[in-house]
Order: sequence, then C-alpha cells, then structure tokens
Amino acid sequence: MGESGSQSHTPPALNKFMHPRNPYRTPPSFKLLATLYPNFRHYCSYDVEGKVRLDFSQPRALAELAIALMHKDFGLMVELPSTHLVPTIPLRLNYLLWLQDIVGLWAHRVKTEAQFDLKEALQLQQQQKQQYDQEQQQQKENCADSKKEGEIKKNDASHKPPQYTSPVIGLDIGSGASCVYGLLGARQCGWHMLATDTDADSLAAAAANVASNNMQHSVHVTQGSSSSLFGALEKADVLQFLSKVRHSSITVPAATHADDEPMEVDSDSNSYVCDSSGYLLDFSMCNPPFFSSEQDTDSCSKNKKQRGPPNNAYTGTVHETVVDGGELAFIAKMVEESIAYKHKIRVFSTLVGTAADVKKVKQLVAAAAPLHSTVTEFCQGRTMRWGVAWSWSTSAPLSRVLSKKQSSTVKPLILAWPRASCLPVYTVTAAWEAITGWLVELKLKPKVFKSSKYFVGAYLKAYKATWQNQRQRRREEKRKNALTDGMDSSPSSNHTTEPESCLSPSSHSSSPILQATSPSEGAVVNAGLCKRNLGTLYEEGEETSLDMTVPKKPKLDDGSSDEDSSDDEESNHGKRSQNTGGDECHTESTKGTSSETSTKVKQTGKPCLLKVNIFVKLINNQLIVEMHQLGGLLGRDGVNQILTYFRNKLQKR
Ligand SMILES: C[S@@+](CC[C@H](N)C(=O)[O-])C[C@H]1O[C@@H](n2cnc3c(N)ncnc32)[C@H](O)[C@@H]1O
Repeated sequence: MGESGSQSHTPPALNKFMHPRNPYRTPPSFKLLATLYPNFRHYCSYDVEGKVRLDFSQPRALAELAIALMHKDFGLMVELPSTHLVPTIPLRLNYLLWLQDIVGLWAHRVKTEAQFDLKEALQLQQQQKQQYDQEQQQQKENCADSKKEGEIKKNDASHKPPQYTSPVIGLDIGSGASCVYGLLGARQCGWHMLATDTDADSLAAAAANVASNNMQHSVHVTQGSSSSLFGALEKADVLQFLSKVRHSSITVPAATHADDEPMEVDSDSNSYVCDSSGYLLDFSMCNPPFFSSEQDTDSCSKNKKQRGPPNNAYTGTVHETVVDGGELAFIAKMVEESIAYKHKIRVFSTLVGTAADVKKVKQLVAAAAPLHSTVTEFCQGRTMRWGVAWSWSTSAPLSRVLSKKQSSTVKPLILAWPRASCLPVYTVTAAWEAITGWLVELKLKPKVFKSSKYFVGAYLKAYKATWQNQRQRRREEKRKNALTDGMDSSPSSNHTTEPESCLSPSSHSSSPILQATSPSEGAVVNAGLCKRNLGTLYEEGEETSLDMTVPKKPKLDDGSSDEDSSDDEESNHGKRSQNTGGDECHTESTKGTSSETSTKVKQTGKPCLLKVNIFVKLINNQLIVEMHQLGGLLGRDGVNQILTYFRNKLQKR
C-alpha cells in the first residue's frame, strides 16, 4: 500500500479514528526516538520552536522510523532495504488489531496474571536505551546467533503477547521485505504466521528479519505463486510448519466440519494440520500491490503533492506496488480463489487502498456469496485505507466487529483537572496515581498500556457498578461495623455528613445487572443542579449536560462479547451486537446469534457494564482526563458516572 501519512507531534486529523488499541493514537516522540536511535537521529532536525522534525522526503528516514518503532515498541530488530516498500507501522497495526477483533469471535484467549504497571513501563523505557546500545555494539561485532537469541528473549519478556487456548494461524499474502505483518502478528497478537511473497529479494529480506528475531517457530516465510494466491497451502514446507504449530495440541480433523461441509482428510501425518473445525488457517490477510502501471506511481506522487505537506518519500519497487489490473484485479483473483479455500481458511481479508475500489470489492465479495462479510476503515495521519473481510464460517459473524468509524466517532468525555486539587505535584504521574487509588477503592483494576511523563493510557473494564450507591454502601459498611462493635446504629448515622455525588444514579436504579435487563426509563439527573467550582466535565469540543439516562434497551451482546475475554486490555473491544455492526457488503446471517448471546451471558452471569480507555494528558499545562467509551451495557452513562465519581473525589482532596 502506498504510504502517504506521516507521524508528527501534533496528531493529524484522522488519528482519532485509529483503532482504539493502537498505541500510536498518541504519536511517538521523535525526540525520544532520536535519543535512542542514532540512525533515526541522522534524519532529524530541530524546527524554530525547538521541536524535533523528521525529513519525510527521504526514503531512508522512513525506514529508520519504522526500524526504531519496531524495536522500541515491539522489541523487534528489522532490516529494511530502502529500495523496498517501507511499512507505516501505525497503519499496519490498525489492520492487525482489527483482525485481532475478528479472531476474538471464535478464538479463546488464555487468561494471564501478567500485570503491566506504570513503574514497570518507566523502568522499561530506561532499559531500552541501554539495550539498544548493546545491540548496536553486538551487531557491529557480528556476534554469534546464540547471543542474539538471548537478547530477543529479554525483549520477549517485556512484550507479552496474548495466548490462545489453541494456536491462531494466519496467512499474509505478500509479506514484503519487512515481513511486518508476520512479525507484528506473532509478537503483538500471539499468532503463528505464514508469509508468502513472489519477489526473491523480498522473500530473502523477510526470512532474514524473522531469523534475526529468532521467530522461525512462529513465522514461516515461503515462496508464493503468481498463479495462485493460496497455492502455498499445498506446499510441503507449509504443511510441516502447520503440523509443528499444532503438534502440541493435535486435533484429528473431524469427518464432518463443525459448521461447514465435509472435508477430505489425508491419512499421512500432514493431516494433523487443521484446527478442531477442520480449518488449516484462522485467517488470511493481504496488502495487495496497488498500481496497475508504473505511470500510476508517478501520478500518485503528484496527487500527494496536491494534498500538501507532509509529502512522504515514495518507497517500494515496481514488483511490490504494480500488478496487472491494479489492486482490484488482484483482489478479484483473491475473492474468486477464496471460494475454493472456504473450508480451509476461516476468514479472508484484504486491505483496499482507494475509496473508489471499496464499492467494487464489496460487489465482488457479494457475488462470491459468503455467509458473513464486513468493511472497515483504517485511519492514520492523513491516510485512509479500508479493510474487507468475508467468511463462510458460521463461527465468524463479522458484522459484530464494530467499524472503527462507528466506535471512534463517539466523542470522549473529558475532565479538566483543577489546579487547586491538592495533588503533591501537578503532573500526569501524580494525577494517574490519584486515579489509580480511586479505582482501587472501587475494586477496579485499570491496565496501563502506555505511559510517559505527559501521557498515561489505560484500559478499564467493569462488571459491577461499584461507583454507584456510594452513600448507601458506606451506610451499610458503618452499620456492619457498628454491629460488630456491639453498638446499635443510631438514626443519625444514616445521615452521613460525607458529600455525595449529586449525579449518582443510586436513587434511580437497583443493581446494575437488574438495571441492564430491566431498565427504568427516563431516570435523568441534571448535572446543572449541582454545579461545582472544581473540575470541568465536557465533551471534546463542547459542553455537555451530564444527563444520566439509564440505557433504554441495553444490548446483551455487548456484554456477552466480553465474557470469554481475558483480563488483558486487548480483549474483544470490537465485538458488538448485529445492530451495531460495521458496514456490511453482504447481509449478515442472523441464525443462532441471539441464542448464542444469551447462552454466553447465562454462562458467566456477569455481562460487562463498562469498557473504557482512560487517557491522562498534560495539554498546555492543563491536566486532562479523557474517557473513551468502548462498550459495556451502561454505555455513555457509565462513563459519565465514573468521571463524576472522579470529580467528586477531587472536591474532597
Ligand atoms: C504492497 S506490498 C505489501 C508488503 C507488506 N505486506 C507491507 O504491507 O508492507 C505487496 C507485496 O505482495 C507481493 N506479491 C505480489 N504478487 C504476489 C503473489 N501472487 N503472491 C504473494 N505475494 C505477492 C509483492 O512482491 C509485494 O511484496
């Protein structure tokens, strides 16, 4: 895919539509990268304001940026020949994270006890610089492989990918020299990846990148074929790789597929390559060559110029970027071939580079008549791409994965942290510590996924609305204490002097679960009745009335999509009910969905009430707490309630 976006210090317009788990929603610090990576620094300069700027017009600058990000954020060491296509890491992550949402529809994650706290994150940052210096030194010395393995293991420890109860295996058609999807898919998402390419140089570079990270056990690079995009699946080395991956959890394919038609099973050992439903692979992905001729590449550069700066250097060889008939012909071939592989690959997907092609791809997919299909948008910087997925499996209800446009257009709720709030110091770290303390009181455990001096990003899930009915909870607590102390609770003790959140919906609702299944309508509390001097709550760009309407028809599916998820912040954000699904290019099959849903809720008895990202930022010396609703039965009201709880806490400080 041609790259026209760029990272800069000011988040460009489309960044807010990036995948909610994409760490690059907050642009990387070029200053930090320049400190850590001398080769990157080489392409940096200071602007008049003293900010570090990267020279995007140089292909090598783009390569050094990708190398630095792959190393710093994922512990991956890659070589990127600047003659070849240089991947824009944030954009590539958007595609992978969307696929992760999709895989979450059927693959089950192993719950881990792994914790990632702020201190650890800060220590890690310091270690990274030392680590990088060592690596540079060792690279120079052309050190032995065994030593390199040791280093990568160190990195592995800091990048804990999610684990699945059975292996998730994907195919990347056209790995490119970077093998970016293979490496990130394995490192970040915990998948096993097959990566094909037809270009000899790209294949060699991709294999070298896998080997230098000692990841051959999870990423297999193999020669693709120009006559068949999925033909690699018949190759002996590929079957051997699949067999090895499944070795620890060998499942003899059933005579009949769990959800599809019968599949032929070989009698040799290579037949132990399928999952329990008979699929060889969970998904396929592809960033197709996109131009139909070399002239197109020129016109692309011209168009970019018309769009104005930053004008990125054009990277990529003709073989990588040009194909007869352009991306549409490539994708048409893929869709057609997918029909023959519908029992071997659960979900097929591709990136689409131009808006004009999206409609045509939808038509192509619809003509193939899959059971499910979906379209999503990937946004980064000034770049917009699309993802299209289709499947014949009943276990892949793709429209449940929320389109990013849908999930991201919801504005965050924001609390401006007052200066007179008795924080020991008015910093992001101090504010986050205070918030963590309040959340601990509420028995909620946020998962920090990004932290620096100027920013903390955390993910929070709640299955109980512990922030509601606070006064009542305290009274009960007091009463209990009084009883255990042998004292009778006096009537006056019922009138606690502690201030109460005037926005608490306690008086309007019973237990949160009951509220979810049997909501009382029209329970609205007007924030205007309890204006405070401390802390301002507002939506991004506008004032909001803090109405606390109880959701009228909570969608159980929202909650059920969580029940099988791990505690990890990355689990299943994207799943939604069919009503909230992404743009479909083929009508979603509705069979069995509601019963599936209710079973899931019944199994655990605890649908998720709230899923949010919390960002603490320092903007123009103002501390800001931003809450982005990602899901949960309480919807936006739940977010409102938590933020109000914070505000009430601030008043007491
Ligand atoms: C646009 S590049 C994508 C590279 C990389 N995945 C990325 O996102 O940066 C497309 C890649 O597809 C490869 N390719 C073209 N035809 C192919 C085929 N039939 N099978 C496998 N790969 C192919 C090209 O060599 C090229 O590396």
